Amino acid sequence: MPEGVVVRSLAGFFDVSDGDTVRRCRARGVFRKRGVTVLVGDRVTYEPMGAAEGVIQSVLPRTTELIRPPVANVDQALLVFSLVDPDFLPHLLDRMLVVVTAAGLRPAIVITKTDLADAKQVERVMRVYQAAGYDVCPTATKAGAGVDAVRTLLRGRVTVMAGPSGVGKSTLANALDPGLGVKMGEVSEKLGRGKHTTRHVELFKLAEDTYIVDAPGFSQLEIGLAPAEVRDYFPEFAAFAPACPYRGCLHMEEETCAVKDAVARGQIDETRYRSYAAFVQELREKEERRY
Ligand SMILES: Nc1nc2c(ncn2[C@@H]2O[C@H](COP(=O)(O)OP(=O)(O)OP(=O)(O)O)[C@@H](O)[C@H]2O)c(=O)[nH]1
Ligand SMILES: [Zn+2]
Repeated sequence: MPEGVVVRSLAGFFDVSDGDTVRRCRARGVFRKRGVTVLVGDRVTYEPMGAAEGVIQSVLPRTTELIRPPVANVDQALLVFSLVDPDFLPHLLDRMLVVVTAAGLRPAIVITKTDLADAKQVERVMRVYQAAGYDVCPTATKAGAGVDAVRTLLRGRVTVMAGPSGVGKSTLANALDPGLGVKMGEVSEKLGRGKHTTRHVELFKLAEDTYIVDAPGFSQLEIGLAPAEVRDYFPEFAAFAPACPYRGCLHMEEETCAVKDAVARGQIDETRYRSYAAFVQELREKEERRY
């Protein structure tokens, strides 16, 4: 039976792409009874019907599953941030890094509008995040700089693109594929006006096995972790944590702590550490409210 990828869902129908053609499919009637859901991004088998239609027969196991936007099998999150116009929001970036990594996605950072920023600031931000182990791609999309590097990051992957309003996501999407930003914008506009009760999500094909999905509203994300788990999502702590005298040191109230020492010496970025401490605090408060 042929296999394809669900690229769009609309009112009970699913558009399934097999690479060359897209078929409008229904799900088998029995799915509802068995509680099987079909998400955009799902790999499915389908029974073709005529030239342009079909019936989805089975949903293949998912590698990842996002709830907002509801999309399956996303490999990577492209977190798009500018440093000026709008100003850099490090805590939001740090939050998104934790959330997408916890969801099983590979994070990559795009810094936009480097033509507007001070070169030293660009360098500093890049250094901080590269030291933490992340891919960072600086771009000045309007001048065409960095677009090929982003294209390379995307190749062969399904990528969700997210970032604050106005950072240049549509401009970047248009630079990757003329008109793509416009198409993605139409999706978010419909969402913004609340016309669709079910969230409209769509995979846009950039190249063979390469898809991009827009994630409006992706930024207000809750961290679904226990306080102690957040530690593991700050990779730059790992080099220092073994020297903490307390086993299981949270690098918070502990009096002697190798991670806090590294922050004081400037070996770990202070803003990153402050994000970490704020997340732990937030999760502790959430736990307290629960009891
Ligand atoms: N100087 C400069 N301006 C840019 C660059 N990229 C985008 N812009 C401008 O930034 C503004 C916002 O760009 P968009 O691409 O609409 O931003 P967006 O992230 O899609 O915004 P939302 O749709 O609100 O999420 C526009 O005026 C763009 O022309 C860049 O590389 N350099
Ligand atoms: Zn410690």
